[in-house]
Amino acid sequence: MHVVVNAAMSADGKLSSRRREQIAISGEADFERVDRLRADSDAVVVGVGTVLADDPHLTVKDETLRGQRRENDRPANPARVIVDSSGRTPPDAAVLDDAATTYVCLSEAASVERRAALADRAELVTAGDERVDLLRAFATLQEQGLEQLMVEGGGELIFSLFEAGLVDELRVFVGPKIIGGRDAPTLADGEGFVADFPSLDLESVDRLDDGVVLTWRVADR
Ligand SMILES: NC(=O)C1=CN([C@@H]2O[C@H](COP(=O)(O)OP(=O)(O)OC[C@H]3O[C@@H](n4cnc5c(N)ncnc54)[C@H](O)[C@@H]3O)[C@@H](O)[C@H]2O)C=CC1
Ligand SMILES: Nc1nc(O)c(N)c(N[C@@H]2O[C@H](COP(=O)(O)O)[C@@H](O)[C@H]2O)n1
Repeated sequence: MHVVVNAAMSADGKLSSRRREQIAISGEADFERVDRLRADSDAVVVGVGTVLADDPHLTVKDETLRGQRRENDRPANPARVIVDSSGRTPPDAAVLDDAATTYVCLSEAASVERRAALADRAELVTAGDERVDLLRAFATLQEQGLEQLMVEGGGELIFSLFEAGLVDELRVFVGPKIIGGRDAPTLADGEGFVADFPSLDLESVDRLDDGVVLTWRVADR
């Protein structure tokens, strides 16, 4: 399995404002880059915080890219994966429509009622007691044939994936905005590291729109 984390952050490292509203940090060229990355992936992964904040669709927007996937005997869109301990994903969320297969990764803490509300719209994967055990959940996704994973956020999930040692590559668009705010989500939130900080090897720096795309490989820990 290969896991790429991709996100757009402001020049001061924020993914969105303190109101957790989605902000256009990147421009058209970056959305096209993200669309190509989605098209190259078997699945696009987000945390439930992102679903609740943005109601994203997580599909490939360019018809030509969807057509190329079909020509290669792949579904038009990659699968979608939501990491959602207690099953808070709203049943009418855009990510649960029939444009692609959606997996919801739950923990044992998800109630029977929440599972029933999601079961006819998504494949349910259970791993972990209170929170989703990401190592186990990703192993199950791999058993389903999902090898190339693209993680789009948010900051809580991205931190946990680094903590679990599951990230192979980090691609960040750094955009020309200051968002500020101590409570605004950053690229990696969660508890934060105090030692054994994951190290990154810089692979490329590319100017795009009025920002820059940084591509890093995660060094072995
Ligand atoms: N600029 C960008 O590229 C992006 C920005 N965003 C922004 O990020 C914000 C949402 O991010 P967050 O609130 O951090 O939520 P998140 O999307 O990272 O989801 C976190 C939630 O996932 C669940 N979860 C279950 N097991 C977990 C585990 N082992 N580790 C971590 N989480 C686990 C928990 O319910 C947790 O609250 C929104 O404001 C959204 O707009 C989100 C994606 C991309
Ligand atoms: N690449 C990028 N640039 C930004 O400026 C953004 N705010 C985001 N956000 C991500 O895009 C998702 C929306 O996906 P759909 O268009 O609904 O398919 C959103 O949830 C964030 O993951 N990305």
